[in-house]
Amino acid sequence: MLRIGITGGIGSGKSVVCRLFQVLGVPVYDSDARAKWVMAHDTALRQELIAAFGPAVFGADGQLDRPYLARLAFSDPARLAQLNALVHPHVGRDFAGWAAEQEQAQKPYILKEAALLYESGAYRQLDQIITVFAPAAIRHARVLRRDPHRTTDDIMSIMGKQLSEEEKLTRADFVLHNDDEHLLIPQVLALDAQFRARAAATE
Ligand SMILES: CC(C)(COP(=O)(O)OP(=O)(O)OC[C@H]1O[C@@H](n2cnc3c(N)ncnc32)[C@H](O)[C@@H]1O)[C@@H](O)C(=O)NCCC(=O)NCCS
Ligand SMILES: Nc1ncnc2c1ncn2[C@@H]1O[C@H](COP(=O)(O)OP(=O)(O)OP(=O)(O)O)[C@@H](O)[C@H]1O
Repeated sequence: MLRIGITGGIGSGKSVVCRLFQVLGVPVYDSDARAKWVMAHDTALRQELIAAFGPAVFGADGQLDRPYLARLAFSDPARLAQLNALVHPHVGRDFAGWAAEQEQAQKPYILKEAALLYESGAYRQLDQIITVFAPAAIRHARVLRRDPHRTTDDIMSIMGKQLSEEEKLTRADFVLHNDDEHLLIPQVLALDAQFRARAAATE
């Protein structure tokens, strides 16, 4: 079973691309969603988050206060590095467990979606990497539409904390262009055929 990573900057369209792969029957691991799940449910990690960011990191309902944590982490590189160092090892282990489950293990290939595949070191667990690419102006406009609570400054600040697009493009094995000019579905179908052929050849 091949392990394929899929990354791209904020608003590039990773989630949209992953939905297309899911339609083709490909299991997708959503790192963002799983990161939030482990932060809410892993008792040791909860304690570490409270020690690092204060009790307000969890609201009165016991749920992670994401706007609070986003304000702290995205405004201070040291705090973001601390958050990443606490959360990413848990996500790495959670992914390894998920990939080993029967349902995934019997498939020709699986996808791991993450905004930070290179930055977190998660690429080391993967055979090949797809980068979803869209110019910054398009990503910015998409995020403003999708997340009305984020300002232009918020989005620019998050972009500045991610690996540059140039670096991601250089390091990627495949690039999916999601820039309002290229059609997405034919690109996804071509990659799917390629991964299935490669998995069949290595069986
Ligand atoms: C800081 C948190 C609470 C903010 O939550 P919020 O709901 O406001 O934003 P959301 O999770 O949708 O993130 C918005 C976008 O910011 C970017 N982003 C998220 N985490 C990070 C990070 N650690 N560094 C840089 N960019 C990030 C992604 O492009 C993401 O899609 C949340 O992003 C988080 O817990 N991040 C740490 C876990 C993590 O690194 N996740 C990303 C990949 S595993
Ligand atoms: N080709 C496209 N045409 C129009 N809208 C698009 C296209 N691709 C993505 N979008 C929209 O842009 C927004 C960002 O896409 P998506 O959520 O898939 O990005 P992402 O890379 O997963 O972002 P993030 O890192 O913030 O999670 C979404 O609202 C999505 O519906």
